[in-house]
Amino acid sequence: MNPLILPEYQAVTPTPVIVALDFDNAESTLSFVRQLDPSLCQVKVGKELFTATGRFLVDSLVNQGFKLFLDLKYHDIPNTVASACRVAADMGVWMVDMHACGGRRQMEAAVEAVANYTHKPLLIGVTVLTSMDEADAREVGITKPIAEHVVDLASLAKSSGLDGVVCSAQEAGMLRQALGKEFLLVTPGIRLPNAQNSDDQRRIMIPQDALTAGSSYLVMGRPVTQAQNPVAVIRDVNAIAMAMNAQ
Ligand SMILES: O=c1ccn([C@@H]2O[C@H](COP(=O)(O)O)[C@@H](O)[C@H]2O)c(=O)[nH]1
Repeated sequence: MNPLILPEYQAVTPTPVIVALDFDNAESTLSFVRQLDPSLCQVKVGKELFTATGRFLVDSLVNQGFKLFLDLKYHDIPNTVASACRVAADMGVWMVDMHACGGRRQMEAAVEAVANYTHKPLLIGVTVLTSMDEADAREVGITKPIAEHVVDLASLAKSSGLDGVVCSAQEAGMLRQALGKEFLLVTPGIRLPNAQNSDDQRRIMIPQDALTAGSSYLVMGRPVTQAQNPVAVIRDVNAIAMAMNAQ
């Protein structure tokens, strides 16, 4: 057993991969998704695709059996976020997120809104976007180092009743120490070891290191959708996760 990987971190089976379906129309998305399978990966619908297609595509993907992360990063007054989370729950999504900096009352309202659903979506708080570096953070008034600010926001999210946070895998080890084994760490900003650049992402990590650090789920967009063989990329990450579990 790898001493860095506690059993609870191994519970994400059969796959820790969430593929970000960042397309601008239904046809391209459905054509891409045809090569996937709900046992291979989860899928994420974000602002671009949702703006283009609305709930039509969400319904289609949920009906195909995919666990769907609705990544609309709600940030609004408590009543509005709670109501949006209720609609997301009605749509059958598996995971939905909101900005943790929307505050305790926003997050608690969301928790209460979905509490009585049999298939309650996982509620996730966004900490600091993985596209931001220290200079970006200073410009928007974050005075602490990003890692400290992320721990503060994640602690607030946990004590408000959320199931986990979006953060960089660079903060995963620290968050595992601070918040324990059960709290979900959903980490975008994943880049493959052979990546030529990190695009607009700033706090990145390769899949193996992200899993070792304690990431629960790896959000992967361009490294999968722009790959020559997307399924092979996902299978490689799944194989790393399986191998770590077997150690
Ligand atoms: O902090 C965050 C929160 C969300 N994202 C989303 O994840 C994917 C990442 O896509 P890549 O192509 O792998 O960079 C994208 O949909 C973002 O909206 C994030 O990157 N960082």
